[in-house]
Amino acid sequence: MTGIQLKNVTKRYQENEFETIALNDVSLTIEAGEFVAIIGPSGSGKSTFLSIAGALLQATEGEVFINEQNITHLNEKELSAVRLKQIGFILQTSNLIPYLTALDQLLVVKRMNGSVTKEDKIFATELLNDLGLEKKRNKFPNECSGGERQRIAIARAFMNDPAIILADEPTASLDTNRAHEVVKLMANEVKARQKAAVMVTHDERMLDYCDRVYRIEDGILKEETNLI
Ligand SMILES: Nc1ncnc2c1ncn2[C@@H]1O[C@H](COP(=O)(O)OP(=O)(O)OP(=O)(O)O)[C@@H](O)[C@H]1O
Repeated sequence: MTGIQLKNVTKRYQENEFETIALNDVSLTIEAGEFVAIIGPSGSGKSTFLSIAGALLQATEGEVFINEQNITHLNEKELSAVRLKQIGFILQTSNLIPYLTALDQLLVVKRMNGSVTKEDKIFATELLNDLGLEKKRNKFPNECSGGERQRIAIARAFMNDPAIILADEPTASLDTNRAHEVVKLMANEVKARQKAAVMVTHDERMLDYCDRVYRIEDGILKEETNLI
């Protein structure tokens, strides 16, 4: 199986005598090329889900597999390598570096891993082109619109050719037209490059672009069957 698999994952937070069950026996498999949405009210467990899927947080119970590698019991150094190589994160705001051009925002990911080759530059340019950013290649974030900045962030998430793409409310800072444009391009890229992708969203208008939709409530994940 290429992609991500959560098997009976439970996450408990303990604060003094209080216990919160943020995820309650969650099982989910997302294969390469699938784009899945997770919706749910505030405090339902969405961030906890993304943190565990993104190797940022460990489950209390259950197991997580990325491309068949069981990451459940890895140490911090190994988890950090998984994050760098296997996971592309897209956040609510683009979090671009103000003094880097669009192209360099992508290449910095490679610099963190070693050196930048000619092939890396070609790949970064191809990603920017795919996301409709040919004219923005040498522009700085303050010379781009909010939608363009978010598209640069999406291209950056694909730069390391990760197995998994995790997006946390990627349209939160965008108006409707830009939100549609951004999620559509993201969905195209997920399909074209065969990534397993999860998008947490409050924005039900974006669900049409997803293959499956799950609702999470009080840490319990269920597939929505009547939305699409
Ligand atoms: N570090 C923590 N310590 C204790 N409880 C926590 C911690 N992080 C989250 N929780 C609790 O776990 C539950 C799920 O939180 P989580 O942040 O995953 O929800 P969410 O769906 O992402 O919410 P939102 O949409 O508001 O961001 C909530 O009850 C929250 O208060």
